[in-house]
Amino acid sequence: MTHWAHVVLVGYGEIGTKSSSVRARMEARLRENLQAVLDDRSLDGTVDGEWSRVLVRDVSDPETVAAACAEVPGVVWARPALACDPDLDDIVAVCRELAADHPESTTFAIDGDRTGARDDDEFSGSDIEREAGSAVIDETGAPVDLDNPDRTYRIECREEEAYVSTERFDGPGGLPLGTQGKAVALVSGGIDSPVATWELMRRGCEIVPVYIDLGDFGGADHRARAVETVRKLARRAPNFDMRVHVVPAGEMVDRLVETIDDTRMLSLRRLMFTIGAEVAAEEGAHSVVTGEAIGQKSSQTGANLAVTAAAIDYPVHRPLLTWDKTDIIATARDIGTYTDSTLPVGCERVAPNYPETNASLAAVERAESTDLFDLAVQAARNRERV
Ligand SMILES: Nc1ncnc2c1ncn2[C@@H]1O[C@H](COP(=O)(O)OP(=O)(O)OP(=O)(O)O)[C@@H](O)[C@H]1O
Repeated sequence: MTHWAHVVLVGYGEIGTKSSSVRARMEARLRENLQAVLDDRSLDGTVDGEWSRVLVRDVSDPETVAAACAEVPGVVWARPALACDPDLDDIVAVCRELAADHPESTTFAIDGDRTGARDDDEFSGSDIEREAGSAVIDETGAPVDLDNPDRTYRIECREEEAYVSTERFDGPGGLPLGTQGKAVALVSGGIDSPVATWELMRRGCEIVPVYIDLGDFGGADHRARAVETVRKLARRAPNFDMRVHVVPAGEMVDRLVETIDDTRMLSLRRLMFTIGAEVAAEEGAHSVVTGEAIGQKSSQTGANLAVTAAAIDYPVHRPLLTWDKTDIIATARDIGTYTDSTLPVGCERVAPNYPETNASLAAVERAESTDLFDLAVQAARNRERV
C-alpha cells in the first residue's frame, strides 16, 4: 500500500535569482505571508520550507489552498499535489490514483524530473516518464500528446520525497509583500487606483492606502467604494495593516474651487500629492502611487503629469502609465476590485468647464495660494483610519 499525503507545492520566480541570503529572507517572508492568508481564511495547511520550494502540508482542501496561495505576491504557481516516497513504484501507484479521474477522451503527457544525488543504477527522470506513462495508459486508455496535452502529470522526484500533480494555479509573480518598503497609494475607488495599488503590492511593497474625502464634491458612497476595493486587496495580505487613511479635505477643495479656474484639476492633483507626501513622511513610506495613465484624462497629458509630480519631493509612481484601459479593466476583474469600482456614486464635479491640457508649471503655481497647501497638510494630519 502506497502512502501519500495531500500537499500544495508553491513555485516562485524572481526570488530564485537572488543571492542566498536575500533569497532566504524573501522565502521566509513568503512563507509567513502564505500562512497568514491560509489562517485568515480558516484553511487547514502548514507552510513548510524546502530549498527552492515552498510546500504546504496538512491540507484538507488542496484546490482551495492552492487557489489561495496563487493570490499571494511572489507566487508564480501553486499546485495541489500528492506527496509520496521517492520510489518509482510509489510514484507510479500515485499516478494511477490520479488517473482515476482522468477526463474521458482527453490527451495527456508526463513531465517528470528527478533531482538530488543518486547512484548510477537508480531510476532517472525518463524512467519515471516511461513507467508513469504506461500506468496512465493502462488505467485510462488515453492518448499521449506531448505538444498540447489536455492534462499533464507533473512529477518531481527529490531526494526526500516525490510530488505528483495534475493541476496548476497561476499566481501573480513579483516579490513577497513586505520586502520592498512602504508606499502611500492614493486610492479613489475608481477602476485604476486599486489596480495601481495592487501592482506595488505585487512587487513587494507594503501599502499605506489613502482616500481623500473631497467634502461636498465626494460623498459617503464614494468613500465606501474606496474602502471596499482596499478590503478586497487586503485579503491577499492579512498580516499587514491596510486600513484606509481617510483624509478630510472638504475645506481644501472648497477653497480650490473658489480660487482657481482653468488649472484647477492640476492644482487638485498637486494638493493630493501634497497630502500623500505628508502621510508618507509620517508613515515612513518611500513614494506616492497613483492610477494615472498617460493621456487618459486632461490632467494626465504628458505635460500635466510633469507639472503635478513637481509638487512634491517624493517620487510619484504611476505603474499604469502605459497600460491601455482594456488591460486595466481585465486586471481589475482578475483581482476582484472591478465590481466595487464601478458602483455608481453621485458626486459633484470639481472640474472647470475648460480644463487645461498643457499647463506650464509657472502658470499653475501662479494661480495657487500657499494657504491651499497648508490646508492640504492640515487635512493629512487630521486623517482617520477605517
Ligand atoms: N478622492 C481621492 N482619494 C485618493 N486618491 C485619489 C482621489 N481621487 C483621485 N485620486 C488619485 O488620483 C488618480 C487620478 O485621479 P482620477 O480623477 O483620474 O481618478 P478616478 O478616475 O476617480 O479613479 P481611478 O484613477 O482610480 O480610476 C487616481 O488614480 C488616484 O490615484
